[in-house]
Amino acid sequence: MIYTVTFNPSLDYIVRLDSLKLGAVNRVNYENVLPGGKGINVSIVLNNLGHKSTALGFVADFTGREIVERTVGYGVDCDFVTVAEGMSRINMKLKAEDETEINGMGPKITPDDIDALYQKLDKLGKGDILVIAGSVPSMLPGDMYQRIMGRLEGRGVDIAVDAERDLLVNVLQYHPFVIKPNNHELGAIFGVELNKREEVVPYAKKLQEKGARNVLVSMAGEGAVFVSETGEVVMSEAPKGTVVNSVGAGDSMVAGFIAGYLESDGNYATAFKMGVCTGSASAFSPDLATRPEVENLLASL
Ligand SMILES: Nc1ncnc2c1ncn2[C@@H]1O[C@H](COP(=O)(O)OP(=O)(O)OP(=O)(O)O)[C@@H](O)[C@H]1O
Ligand SMILES: O=P(O)(O)OC[C@@]1(O)O[C@H](CO)[C@@H](O)[C@@H]1O
Repeated sequence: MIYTVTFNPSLDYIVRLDSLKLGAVNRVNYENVLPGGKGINVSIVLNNLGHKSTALGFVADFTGREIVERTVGYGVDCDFVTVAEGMSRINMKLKAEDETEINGMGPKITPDDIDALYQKLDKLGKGDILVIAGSVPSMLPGDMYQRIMGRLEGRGVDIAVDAERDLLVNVLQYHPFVIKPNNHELGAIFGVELNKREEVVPYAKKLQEKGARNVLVSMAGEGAVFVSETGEVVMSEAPKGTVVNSVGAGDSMVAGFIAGYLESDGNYATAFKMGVCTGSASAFSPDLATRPEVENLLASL
């Protein structure tokens, strides 16, 4: 069974404006509301690709109820912990001359809420895949992901992690099955700027030396790089197309990688290609990627 954890789910309010002016009233010419948060996006895309998963994490208040209702509407099983204080966040995605994101704070998560999540995770075992993705609310300890992985250590759960900086670096000692930083996040860990696929390879390998099994580095329109636990280095340019909404492209790539891995009986090259095409299919669509959209790109790459 596949599980995803989103500590801080969101309603993504996606708007388009001809031009964004600070300090003025701005009016939008397009708007859309999608359930969001990285783990939820992974669950939705997995479902679109034909793989069931259960979405876990924390929700609160009316926005939390709406997130769950919309996520269930995409066919995903939800088993969130409902927390008492605060509300699930609304994340603004403003598309004007540039793309600007304003991500909210999220509700208060107490130690009892964390215990409730642990009880759900304690049921996982050999053969299960767990995706832990996104930020954790600032009032929580910065080692949350590390604590989860420490708790699951030795149980045979394959864990995928998509997070930034310390949240990511601190879990490497637990040998995550796959991690997916983007090139900017990877560069930030080592204090360098990485713009070309070839430049990424040595730094991806450094994360392997620190413990990661497989490292998938997404590079938006530049494609992606993959370094496998069996020593393969694979690079791909991004499929060609018109970008409509790149929010969730990275999460889609994680979902595509897992789907490709399961469907090919563990062939990493296939998993990587499926990851790249699923990321791009989401970027080329107003919503997240569907199976036919991914298959179209697979045929073209
Ligand atoms: N402009 C683009 N053109 C083609 N493919 C794209 C584009 N942007 C993203 N993709 C595809 O999606 C993958 C993931 O994108 P990206 O590197 O932007 O992830 P990310 O930074 O984690 O994004 P997010 O946090 O919004 O989910 C890329 O490797 C590529 O395959
Ligand atoms: O604030 P975080 O948790 O880092 O990112 C949250 C978020 O930007 O990530 C998803 C896209 O990857 C969106 O659905 C969501 O709004």
